[in-house]
Amino acid sequence: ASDNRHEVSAQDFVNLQQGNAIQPGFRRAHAKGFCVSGDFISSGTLAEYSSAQVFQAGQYPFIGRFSVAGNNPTAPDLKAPVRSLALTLLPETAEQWRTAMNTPPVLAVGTPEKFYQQLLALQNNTIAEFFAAHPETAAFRNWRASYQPTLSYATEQYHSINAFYLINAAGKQQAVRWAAVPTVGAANQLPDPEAVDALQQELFARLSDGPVIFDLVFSLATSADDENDATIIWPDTNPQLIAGQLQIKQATEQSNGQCNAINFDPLVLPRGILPSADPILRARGAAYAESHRRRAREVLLNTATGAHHE
Ligand code: HEM
Repeated sequence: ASDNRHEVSAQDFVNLQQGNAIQPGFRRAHAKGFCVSGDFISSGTLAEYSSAQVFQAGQYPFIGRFSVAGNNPTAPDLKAPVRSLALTLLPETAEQWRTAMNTPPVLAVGTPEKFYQQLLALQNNTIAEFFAAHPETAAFRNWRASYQPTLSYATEQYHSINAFYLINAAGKQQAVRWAAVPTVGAANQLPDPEAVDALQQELFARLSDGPVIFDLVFSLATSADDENDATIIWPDTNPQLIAGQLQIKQATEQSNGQCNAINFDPLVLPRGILPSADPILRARGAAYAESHRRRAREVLLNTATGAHHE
């Protein structure tokens, strides 16, 4: 299943992502990270678009995780091309909402088969040829050319990339994407720029001075946008609504943090939010489950080296 003519399975993805040096007990992607928690202060602005409890004005707890892309749980924070923020809002309820967001606002390609080919090209050092052969990668390449990584997790933007629908009480649907947008300017300095955990140290130090705050900003699709194609950036002129503020208050090493056992499956959605038909989103649901199944099993069998689940 490693070419464009066949469907790529979740097992194919996770086999490729984990590579040959399996890290028992760890995520097969975004292995390096740590847990955070805090409260989402919902403004109520999205209540007319969605019946989800999190969009009714109020304060709702979340468990989250900052991470860097890749399968290496000890990778140097500053070397990773992608940084991430995953959240589970209302974790104790049936209304929970999970989202896993990355720094790029778009994907290079729009199907699981091509995404698999892209991962292969990265591993084989043929990514330049891959990009040249796939014109739909243009928006991603433009973003990458202008992106300047900051010195803090607190000063990055994290994007849903894939689109979803908000469903209101009358059953009306609105296609959206969302992003966690920083509320503070570019970071100044790292406690220890040489440290493998440089960004983690910076965030832990920052939290000792008070919460780290992001606006949760929703971009509404217009009839000109295709919600099933994550290779295209939606115009800035689309309506942008601030659903509320994510206030991150605590951080914990992932080995003893609540986030570690969570599968931040982007298809775990409350009433009032539905997935789009973007095929990448479906592939993500399956692959995250497969990775979670493998690491949970390793923990159960006690073959994990560094990760612990309750
Ligand atoms: C077909 C495309 C993709 C595949 C196959 C894939 C695969 C995976 C896998 C296997 C995991 C580990 C799950 C676990 O063990 O808990 C993971 C984690 C993650 N992925 Fe993806 N991914 C894809 C696309 C994306 C996209 C588009 C985004 C961003 C919008 C994203 C963001 C993340 C994040 C943030 C995590 C870490 C979540 C955490 O902290 O636990 N992924 N991905």
